[in-house]
Amino acid sequence: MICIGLMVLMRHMECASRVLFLWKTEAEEQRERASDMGRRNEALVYNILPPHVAVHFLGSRKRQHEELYSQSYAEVGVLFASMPNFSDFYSEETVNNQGLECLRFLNEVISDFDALLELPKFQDIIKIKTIGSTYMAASGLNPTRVVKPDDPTEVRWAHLALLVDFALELKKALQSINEQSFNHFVLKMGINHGPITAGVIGARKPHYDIWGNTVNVASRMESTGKAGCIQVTAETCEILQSFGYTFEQRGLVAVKGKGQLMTYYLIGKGGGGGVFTPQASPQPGGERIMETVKEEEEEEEAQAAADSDQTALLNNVSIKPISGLVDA
Ligand SMILES: Nc1ncnc2c1ncn2[C@@H]1O[C@H](COP(=O)(O)OP(=O)(O)OP(=O)(O)O)[C@@H](O)[C@H]1O
Repeated sequence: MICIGLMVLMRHMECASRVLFLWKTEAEEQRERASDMGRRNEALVYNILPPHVAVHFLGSRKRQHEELYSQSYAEVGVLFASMPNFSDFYSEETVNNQGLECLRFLNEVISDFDALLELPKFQDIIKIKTIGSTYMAASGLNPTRVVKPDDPTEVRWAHLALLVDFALELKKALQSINEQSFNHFVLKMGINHGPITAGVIGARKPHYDIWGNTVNVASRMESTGKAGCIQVTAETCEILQSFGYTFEQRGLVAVKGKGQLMTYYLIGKGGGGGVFTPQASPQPGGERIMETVKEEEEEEEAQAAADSDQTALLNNVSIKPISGLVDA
């Protein structure tokens, strides 16, 4: 009788320890899943927000959703880069899969632009967003950067020169995509510098953005610019000259809310610097960057490009699929 009782007790204990083991394993798996989810969420936050802003949001778990994050900066560079002939060829027709092929191409371009930001030399450039086919980026958005008013221009505005280098790399990247896909897209870019306010808008879908007159004028430098050129204000031109960039004067441009602004087109780097008119004083030895196409030639080219792009895009096999979009 005692033996039977002991056997029942042992059996019961064995069952209990098995159940306990299963519970423990399940709890362990749940903990693993939760920390994996946490890591993914963290990676996502780092992807959508600049690192220092991500740190701010992930730092305090008790942070209120409604709490506004904002930060003012005195010296920032802002770049707008658009593909003016992109909207010309975008259409939703059967031949281009209701516009999907155009989006594939745009995705390829923007992804290649994003990839440039991975380069260590561009780590201080932050992508703000894309607006249609326009790429918006900024430099100098680093709250830990300490700048003294008497620091030389070369120190204070090194990030602005870097933004110009980045703009030139965007041009090269687009050119390389053009060569692979038999397209002829060109970038129209505008750069400005000055104070801005940065902030994160939205709680569930947070978006980091920058605002201020500096941003408005940068956008105007792009919208009033010329395809293939980088247009800057006189003040930005002056700073960039000390980094060896050369410019040609464009003339007075009517900028909404600002009146007539004297603007300049970037020509290149090296060769002694200075503002000059290329026709009057050709650049000796300096790398020539600006495309000096005449307005009419440019329009014709853009039209021809738009026509051939339709065909080229449809024949293009090197384009990466748009994740999510294709699956949707
Ligand atoms: N954070 C931003 N993101 C994208 N574009 C911006 C941003 N801030 C300003 N801009 C753009 O800068 C341009 C100039 O802005 P501004 O406030 O001078 O004129 P606006 O009256 O708002 O613009 P519009 O005349 O184009 O309607 C606008 O086209 C605006 O879209």
